[in-house]
Amino acid sequence: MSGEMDKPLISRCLIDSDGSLAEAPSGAPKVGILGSGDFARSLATRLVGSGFSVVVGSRNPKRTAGLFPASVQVTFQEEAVSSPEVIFVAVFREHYSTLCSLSDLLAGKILVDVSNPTEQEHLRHRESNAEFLASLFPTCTVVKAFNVISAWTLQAGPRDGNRQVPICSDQQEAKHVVSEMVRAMGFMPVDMGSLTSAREVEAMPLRLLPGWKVPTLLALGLFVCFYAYNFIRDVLQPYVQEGKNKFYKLPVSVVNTTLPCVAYVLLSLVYLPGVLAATLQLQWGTKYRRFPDWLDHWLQHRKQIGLLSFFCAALHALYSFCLPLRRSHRYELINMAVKQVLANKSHLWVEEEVWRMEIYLSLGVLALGTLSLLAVTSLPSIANSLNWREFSFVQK
Ligand SMILES: NC(=O)C1=CN([C@@H]2O[C@H](COP(=O)(O)OP(=O)(O)OC[C@H]3O[C@@H](n4cnc5c(N)ncnc54)[C@H](OP(=O)(O)O)[C@@H]3O)[C@@H](O)[C@H]2O)C=CC1
Ligand SMILES: [Fe+3]
Repeated sequence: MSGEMDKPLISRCLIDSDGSLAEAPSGAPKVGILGSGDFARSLATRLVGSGFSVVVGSRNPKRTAGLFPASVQVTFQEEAVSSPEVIFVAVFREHYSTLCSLSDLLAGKILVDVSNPTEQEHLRHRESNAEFLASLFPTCTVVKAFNVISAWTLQAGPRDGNRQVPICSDQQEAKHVVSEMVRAMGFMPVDMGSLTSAREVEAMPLRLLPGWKVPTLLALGLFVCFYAYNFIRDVLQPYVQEGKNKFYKLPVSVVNTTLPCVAYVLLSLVYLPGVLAATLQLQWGTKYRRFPDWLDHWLQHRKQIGLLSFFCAALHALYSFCLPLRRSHRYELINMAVKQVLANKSHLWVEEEVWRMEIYLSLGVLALGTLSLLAVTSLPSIANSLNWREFSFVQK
């Protein structure tokens, strides 16, 4: 596993002494790319770095040739597609039809569709981009791949979270060829089945922060409810009953009372589904039965709910640290001091305040210590994942 992660973006033997990409070895498999945009450039660079010979087909090769590594051949579309067996189509869907003049030259070849629709396009077209491409080129085999990988990731190289490349096609052999290329480039192919899955694969990059929507709405809902309750209890009730104006409490005090309530409820919602699941299993007498959908979803969202709970608790700690900075707090202290002087007491000591600050400080120091310890112990693995050879001494 680590071998693949360690794979440098550009292998040493392909770099010239001046740092540019050298000519690919003569026996290197040839790959074609249609289009000369951002994605085509990153893809070409990575393919050359992985030992492939690359030919790019452009409508205007003279204008675009300078943007590619010297070892990449940039030529007209007709010439570029004539010899390679695998051709990447790095062109937007609306321009697919302009490639139809190449259909005779492309017959029998593998076309890799890397395109991503926008949200509107995805909703507008019932048919995926890859299926549309396949309908335009019935004599070719279309493989959907690489759409989840950004041009930037292609250049920077794969990292843990974004190494997977979902692949789908109706032809097993073509899928195998592209999967091998994906591996050679340091990524990990994931078989998504036939080309009908392309719509699902194309929807993947559209999902922003999957799994966070419901937990975030839940946390917001809880916050609003608890805030309303605390507002009525701490501000509205004293105003109505005693005529006291405590509206200054709204931005800090009421928020700070609300945050731990939300954190506690969210934390309990992390553990509750586990208890419910266990109860169901005991009741059924088996663990080989699917949970109801609502419980399944709840179980899957525990991590996000837990992190939001931690976020609220951390905010509460921060707000609590800031409480003594408020002007209202200073007035309270002065009032208290004056009362003490008037009552002829010489010693000003607010037990609760003293304890509160002592505990917060001690918790703060503990948290800081734990964080530094975590940072020191995880430094080798961070250095490893970033491929910083200079940090290797830390591992000894
Ligand atoms: N950029 C990214 O990070 C990612 C992009 N993709 C996909 O890759 C594809 C290309 O994206 P990207 O490189 O960013 O886009 P660009 O706009 O940078 O490039 C598109 C290229 O299409 C070519 N092209 C061919 N025919 C036409 C035509 N009729 N009109 C206009 N252009 C044409 C052009 O090359 P020429 O002028 O040389 O013919 C142009 O450079 C898209 O389908 C996109 O969804 C997928 C994942 C990530
Ligand atoms: Fe507290």
